[in-house]
Amino acid sequence: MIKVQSLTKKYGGFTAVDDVSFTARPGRVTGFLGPNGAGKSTTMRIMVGLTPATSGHAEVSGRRFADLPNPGLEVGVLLDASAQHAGRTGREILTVAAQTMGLGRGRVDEMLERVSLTPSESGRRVRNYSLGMRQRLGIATALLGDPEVLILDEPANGLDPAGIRWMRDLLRGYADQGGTVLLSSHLLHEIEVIADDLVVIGQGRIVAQGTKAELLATAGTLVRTRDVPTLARALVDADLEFSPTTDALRVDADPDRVGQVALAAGVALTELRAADGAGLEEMFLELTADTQRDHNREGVAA
Ligand SMILES: Nc1ncnc2c1ncn2[C@@H]1O[C@H](COP(=O)(O)OP(=O)(O)OP(=O)(O)O)[C@@H](O)[C@H]1O
Repeated sequence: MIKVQSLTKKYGGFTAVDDVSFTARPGRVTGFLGPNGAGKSTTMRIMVGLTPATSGHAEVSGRRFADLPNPGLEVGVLLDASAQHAGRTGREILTVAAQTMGLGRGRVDEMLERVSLTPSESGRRVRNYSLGMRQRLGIATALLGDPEVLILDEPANGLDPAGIRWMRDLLRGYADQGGTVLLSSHLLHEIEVIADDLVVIGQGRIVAQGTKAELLATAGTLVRTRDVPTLARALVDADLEFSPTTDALRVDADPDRVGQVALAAGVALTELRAADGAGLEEMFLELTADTQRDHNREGVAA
């Protein structure tokens, strides 16, 4: 398990990470989601001891990363797939990592196979790797010591659709066997399909966290009818907030409540369901609206 408590990182007068607390639990994939520059990488770098925190702390398996005697056996880390030694072959990189962790060579072959790097690919120098191959090698390095915790920064970067599917299945299987996975992304849909829990960050601050189901539930209800004016009036009378989408209404209430209001108003519905996927995107944009770099309230009002 991973525990982050009141983590703050300041660079001079700029606060990159601001009092961030969350827990990533075993058996779950926790998605760390936020727009560019939100503070995801900085938080992860602090977690694995690469950047000192200004205050607060992070624990992996009950200890600070720096206090883990053989970190590779406890936590697999992939922060920057491009940072691997360009002059070494993939196999060499894995072999050195295995030696450092006190593991046998057999484990290297096992991992190369697990991430589908062929013997010819693993014999090539990393400078000639595509980004997707680097990500696979990075994941192989992270999995090498059979750790209980994985910390992966944008692991899907550079993977093609089949690669993303492969990674998703791999991480799902890993979590299903009791592993703890924390993975970051600025891409909502990538996280949406894989994560069980979400931690959403914007400009260094946590803006939402919970299970994906909880966060989706707060995304409201999607309702369709041929008689929008009557339904809209009934929703206003019931004090329910709603907004029109392209061809439906999204209501800030659960489907049960919306159905009751429609029934009482005698409105026939053609569709009634949790807003789910569509709602999560809206929620992500709403949650991070105040923290989006492109967002400018004055600009919109002017
Ligand atoms: N060494 C540093 N010195 C000064 N500012 C920094 C440093 N490292 C990061 N920052 C700033 O901290 C903020 C958070 O950066 P970080 O890389 O953690 O964001 P991120 O959420 O990982 O973004 P992305 O999705 O773009 O990778 C950014 O504004 C960044 O410019």
